[in-house]
Amino acid sequence: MASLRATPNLLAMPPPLRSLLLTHHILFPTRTFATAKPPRPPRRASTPPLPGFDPEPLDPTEVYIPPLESTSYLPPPSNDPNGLPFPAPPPPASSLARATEIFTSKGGPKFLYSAGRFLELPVNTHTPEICLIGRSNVGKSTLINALSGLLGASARNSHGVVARKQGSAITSRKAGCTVTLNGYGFGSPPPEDADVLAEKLQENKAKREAIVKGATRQARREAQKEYMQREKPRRFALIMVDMPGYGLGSKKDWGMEIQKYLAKRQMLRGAVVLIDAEAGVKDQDRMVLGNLRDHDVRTMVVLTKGDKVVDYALVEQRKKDAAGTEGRKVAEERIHEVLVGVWKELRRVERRSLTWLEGGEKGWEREVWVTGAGDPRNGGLGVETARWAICRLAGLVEDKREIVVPGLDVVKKVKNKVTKVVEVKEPEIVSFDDIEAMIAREKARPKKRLHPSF
Ligand SMILES: Nc1nc2c(ncn2[C@@H]2O[C@H](COP(=O)(O)OP(=O)(O)OP(=O)(O)O)[C@@H](O)[C@H]2O)c(=O)[nH]1
Ligand SMILES: [Mg+2]
Repeated sequence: MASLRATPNLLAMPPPLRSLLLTHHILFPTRTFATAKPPRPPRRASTPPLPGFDPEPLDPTEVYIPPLESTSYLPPPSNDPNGLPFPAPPPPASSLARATEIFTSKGGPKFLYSAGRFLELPVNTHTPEICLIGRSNVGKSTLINALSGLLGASARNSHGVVARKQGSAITSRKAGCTVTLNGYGFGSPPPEDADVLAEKLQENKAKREAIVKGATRQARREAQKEYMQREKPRRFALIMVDMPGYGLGSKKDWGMEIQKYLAKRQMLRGAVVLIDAEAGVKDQDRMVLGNLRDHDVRTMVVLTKGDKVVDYALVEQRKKDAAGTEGRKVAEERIHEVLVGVWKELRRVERRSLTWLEGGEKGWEREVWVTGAGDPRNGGLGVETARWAICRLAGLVEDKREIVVPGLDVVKKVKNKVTKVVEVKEPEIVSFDDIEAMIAREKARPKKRLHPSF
């Protein structure tokens, strides 16, 4: 049997070695394909599940309770004694749809380039660019994948050549996975004026002809150089640049290249700083905010891994075994804590600048977004609104929301009943004459002694 199966191999061998192979097959018969493989023992989970947390997907028939009150928050108004962040209103459906279209049209993103150094980046003179910046392992590449429509598990487990071919960003559990500046193109550009387009094409044609028609070798070489730097027609609505992470597993050189990028990139419309919702603001985050301030780059903060905070809250809820929104309360409290830390840090960094200001054109945005792009079960917590926020930062959609700052809550006691009312006081208008009279009255009044002994 063994010798029969070895026949094709035998014929392929040089004649002097055939007897050797035959002896080998007779002495050590190989396993045949007919032999069934013994079934593998089931793999053990590498990490035990959280106590009390059931990783099974939620029952779809259950009433859906949103895991958080909102996916974006604004800082508390200065007159709020509790100082709690308040949930921002959701973006309007029409511009949300436009943002989704930009990110998910054309069958997903197009991987454009991978540049180890700033000088290796292709010239971009017309497409708005947004960069993702954050600590290693915070979830930058996962967010890029989720923005382009990949669901949780696929967004976070994107490896190898296939992922690259699909235009997805490569992710890893190990810090320091992305080591170059990687560009991804999204959506179709707005239609260009036909005359302008024709003019540009004509210009490029003339440049190409100059390479052949140049009188001297020097002239031809210069014409070629100019042709290489020509402005190509715009192909995308938006370019997103995934950066190497800073902190664990990062290198000093990357920091230098990122600094150059922030200082010199012509079409950079803003930076999205990713902060781990579980870990909060770290020293490296402070450093990067300082860099963005120094280069006057418009900055928006996105919290990642929000799903982990929600999961933790679910565990707490099950421990208490109480019906209702106990779990959501815990999640909200933790998110609030991180958000307050973010705004505190942004304001501290802002103090050293006269231009990088809260809500300013080249400053930082007050609204902070919460995402759970790599959530293995649900996937996509806050991804839809994050798409919109990025498009807004790039100037591709308008923000027409009316944001009403909640008034000061005043507790009033009426007939032993405590009622909470919101008082919105109209500002009083006082004339200059009244002010002068008030000052005169104040001066004429005899001074009160604070205490008889004074
Ligand atoms: N639960 C959860 N896990 C996430 C989320 N985002 C990322 N992860 C996980 O975090 C790990 C790191 O994700 P990456 O997207 O590779 O992080 P990165 O910031 O690109 O890391 P570097 O390229 O090393 O700088 C992966 O194991 C992801 O599965 C999230 O929103 N929720
Ligand atoms: Mg990465």
